[in-house]
Amino acid sequence: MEKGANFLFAGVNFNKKKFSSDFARFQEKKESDNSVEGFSLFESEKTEPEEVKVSVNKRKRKAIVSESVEGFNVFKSSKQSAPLVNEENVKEEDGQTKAKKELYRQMEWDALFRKKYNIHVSGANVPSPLKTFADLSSRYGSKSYLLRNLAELGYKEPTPIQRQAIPVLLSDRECFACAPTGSGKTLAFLCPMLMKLKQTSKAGIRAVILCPTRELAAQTTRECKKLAKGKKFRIKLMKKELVRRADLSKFSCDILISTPLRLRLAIRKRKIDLSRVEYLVLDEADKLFEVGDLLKQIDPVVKACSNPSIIRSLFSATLPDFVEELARSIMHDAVRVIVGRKNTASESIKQKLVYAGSEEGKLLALRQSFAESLNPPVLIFVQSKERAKELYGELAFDNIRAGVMHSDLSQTQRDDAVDDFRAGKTWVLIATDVIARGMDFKGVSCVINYDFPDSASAYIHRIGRSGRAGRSGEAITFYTEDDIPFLRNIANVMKASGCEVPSWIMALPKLKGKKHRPRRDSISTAPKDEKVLPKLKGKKRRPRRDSISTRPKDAEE
Ligand SMILES: Nc1ncnc2c1ncn2[C@@H]1O[C@H](COP(=O)(O)OP(=O)(O)OP(=O)(O)O)[C@@H](O)[C@H]1O
Repeated sequence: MEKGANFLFAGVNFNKKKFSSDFARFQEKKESDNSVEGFSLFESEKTEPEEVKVSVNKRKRKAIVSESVEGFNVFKSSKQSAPLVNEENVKEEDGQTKAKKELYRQMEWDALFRKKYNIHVSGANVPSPLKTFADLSSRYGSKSYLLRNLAELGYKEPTPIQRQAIPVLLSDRECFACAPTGSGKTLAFLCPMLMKLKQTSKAGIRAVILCPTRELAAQTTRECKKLAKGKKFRIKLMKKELVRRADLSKFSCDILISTPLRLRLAIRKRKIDLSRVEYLVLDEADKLFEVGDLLKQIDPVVKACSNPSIIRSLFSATLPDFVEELARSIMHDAVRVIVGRKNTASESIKQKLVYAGSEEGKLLALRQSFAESLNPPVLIFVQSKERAKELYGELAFDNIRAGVMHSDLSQTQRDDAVDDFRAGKTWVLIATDVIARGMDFKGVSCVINYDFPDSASAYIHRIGRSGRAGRSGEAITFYTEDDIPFLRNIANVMKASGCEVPSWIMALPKLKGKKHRPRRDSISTAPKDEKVLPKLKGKKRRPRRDSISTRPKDAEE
């Protein structure tokens, strides 16, 4: 499909010569949109006349047109175009008006459809959302293998992010997408990538997907292979062994999935050639753009992908403003797609805050909740690998089938921990934030933030390991006296997704931009002065404990 103004009229028999004045109006609009160094795209939510191809049931259309869509941003730009559909002009200019009317109806139809699915778009000429997966073949000529694989995977209809991001990418537009955790973003970038690559080729490395962790890169590779089943695409995960190869300058594959660190090493030491990459996806983009190691690692990768016609896309469930700014500096004519409200948690997760007072209180609260209602699989997040080891050691006393996952483990141990949890061999997985993003453990019924998350976005991603693909989930967050000043950030997220939050928390002073990683006492129920643990045989351990209360001592309602 063509880009720019031509794309606007794809699928419509529109005489550009005859209606040159109208055509010019659309062109002028588009040029002025792009004139402010690419920034205007994102400043206000705008939608321009869009692709017209779908024939909508007339009666339905009438109903739709007469329905008022209050506050829906698309109509702001519809107002700007109002002279085009002025009733009197419509009567006078018949042929010309027909095409305009069709265009306008399509815009309204798209707007209502987006409203229904809570999709918000910005950018010029945003393509119509997908109604069904069948649109992939009727509108974009997808091969039958893809529809077959989607059906085999049990995907009956596209999720909201898939409805909008797939047509954007299939129209050769760069894309900037934010949708809740577990809402199918992976398919939203894999599907158009496979369709665009069409078939395998030895023309270098054709597409790159960057993920912040090895586990996520491996999971994305598996998903990609499932979706490509029946086609001979060469889909490669950048493993350690591959990076060790002496010379990668001649290495080629259709899709390469990697962490930024491994790909940077391959560029620097093994001369891997990314100059022919046609598609670059930055998954969990805000994590990749986080100032620090990852940002340093993606910079040389983005630069090495020097193909001028490259299509880049950014996906995440959280999109802080600084990431939008950074993205604007690298993307051209991008479309921004937001599903729901930016930076909110999935609404299918029941969220709860539990006051545990002290570190010791947390262990008690955890044991109590396990005793009362352990509904595996449960994922427990802690602040550091040291604490993951400590908590794992504690739960070993409790006859609970637990596993542990942190960055001190070997790759095989990390893989085993994830596989055992997925297979139900372990019921509880204690982990650091290394698996907080992107990991798709389908059945996780509950996430416990044993240690308070260091930011609102960390919270959103952690709890997003439950409640995926429309399932319900539960998230419990323990907090101690030390965490109280940071409660409000999390409470805001909870409130935005419809959970109840005590008013005293909402009245706490606002804290901005600070990461919360306090020094915490070690996780142990052993008395503090006990240096060497005596060997105990058959003795029950019942230490004196502070009482468990769900409210801080000085909290006011
Ligand atoms: N159209 C669909 N219909 C039903 N299930 C789907 C569909 N698309 C994806 N899924 C399933 O939804 C789950 C979540 O998808 P995915 O991992 O892509 O979410 P995500 O939005 O990337 O989440 P996160 O932000 O946590 O990375 C997966 O198990 C996937 O198989």
